[in-house]
Parts: sequence; C-alpha cells; structure tokens
Amino acid sequence: MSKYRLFLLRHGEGAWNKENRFCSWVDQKLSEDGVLEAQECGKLLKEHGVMFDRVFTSILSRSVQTAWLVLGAMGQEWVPVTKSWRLNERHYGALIGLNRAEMAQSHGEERVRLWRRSYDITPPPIDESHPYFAEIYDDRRYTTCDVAKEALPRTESLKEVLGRLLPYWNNVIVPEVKGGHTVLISAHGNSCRALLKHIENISETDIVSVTLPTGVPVLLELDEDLRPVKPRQLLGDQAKIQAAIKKVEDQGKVNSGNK
Ligand SMILES: O=C(OP(=O)(O)O)[C@H](O)COP(=O)(O)O
Repeated sequence: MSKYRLFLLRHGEGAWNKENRFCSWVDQKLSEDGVLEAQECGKLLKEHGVMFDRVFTSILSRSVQTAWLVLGAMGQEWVPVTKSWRLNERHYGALIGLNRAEMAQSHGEERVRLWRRSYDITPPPIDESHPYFAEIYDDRRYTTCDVAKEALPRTESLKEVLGRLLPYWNNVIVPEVKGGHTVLISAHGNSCRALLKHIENISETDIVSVTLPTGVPVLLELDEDLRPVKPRQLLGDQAKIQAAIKKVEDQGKVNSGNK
C-alpha cells in the first residue's frame, strides 16, 4: 500500500530547449511557452487536490521559476522552497551551448544518444577557453555551495549526477518525505532521471530509454522504505505527453526539426 507521495518535475521549457542547445549549468530563464507549461502544471496539480508541504529546487533559475509558478497557480505560494546545487541539471561539460542536431551531424546520432542518455559516459570536460566557462564559474551562486568552487564538476555522467545528488536526497529530502510531508522536487531532465534510477532501481541499461518532457509532473507512490508501489504516473493528457517525450528524444537527431 502507498504510504508516501512524491512529485518530480522537469521545469517548463527554457529558451535553449527551444533552440535545441545543451543548456545544463547555463542559467537560462523559461521561455513564454515554459511559463505557460509551469502554470498549467500548477492548475493540474490543484485539480488533483495536491497540497505541498515542502519544495526543493536546483539553484538554476528555470527550476526555481517553475516552482514559483506552480505554487502560484495552486495558491500555495507560502510553501517553503529550499535550493541546492545538488539538484542542478547534469553538467554537460564541453557540450554546453552546442546544438544537438549539429552535434549529431558531426559526431553521429549514436554518439549524441550515448552522451545524452547512457549511465556512465562522461562528455569532454569544460575548460577555461569555453565560451560559457566564466559565466558559470564566476557566478556568485556557486560560492554558496557545500563544496568549494574548485571542487564543483567540470563534466558529469548520469552516474556522477547521482553521486552528488544522493547525499542531498538521503540527508535532506528523505527525512521530509518520511515525516509525512508532500514534497515537490522541481529540477531538470537528467537530475530527475538520476533520482528515478535510484528510487525505482532502474538498471543501467533501462535508464537509457527514460526521457522526461518539460512541465509534466511525475507522481511516485512509495512504501515505507520509499520503494514504488506502482509505476510512476506522468500526469496530464497522455497523448500529448508521449508526443512531448518523442520530441525530446528527436532533439538528438540530424533532422530534429528545431536546429
Ligand atoms: O539543460 C538541460 O536539461 P533541462 O532542460 O532539464 O535543464 C539539458 O541540456 C538537457 O539535455 P538532454 O535532454 O540532451 O539531456
């Protein structure tokens, strides 16, 4: 029987989701469509009668902005929101800012698929010559983390995302869930995938085919050990959700339609 409910959310569409560029640790805001997606998500959760007690976000604006918009649409703006770099999107290293379809053209679709979805393949690291290096590492938000700026990642596989996320999950979020609080985690495609891999015990092979669309709440019903008692539920119009998943998957193809 389900004892706890946990909601995961990939933020609404950001400007670089639209441009098909690897965004990762670059702090893009939501697009106009992304704002609408987050508001629609809040309305849907309100219709479902959801009442949040705690919200966790990354320290990237698009996940924070999404949490605010969701809570606003639900009339639950007062709910405490806690932010951590440990929920940040996967660090895509030297791929940050690049267009996925162009990368598929130059490196092949399979290489891009492995970079995007494999468990333990790490893209080349970012270095100081990268056009977004200074924008990321000179940002004041990275002086507030629980590790020194020099110890922050320069690239990450999904496995490494899970490695930096798990202490936060275990020490900060799990006690809230087990305390009976309804928790929303407003994060990113790959930080949510890493968490799903852990909670659902998904194999390294099967995690490759898990893709999350933007702005769609994922409901996990968990037992007292925080193991799922039923399959995850992506809330909303199922045909639209499947189309949105396919669109994300197709971003890594040469003819993605949004170069
Ligand atoms: O910033 C990103 O994710 P986000 O939009 O969930 O924050 C990544 O660029 C997602 O890329 P991917 O779908 O190729 O893993």
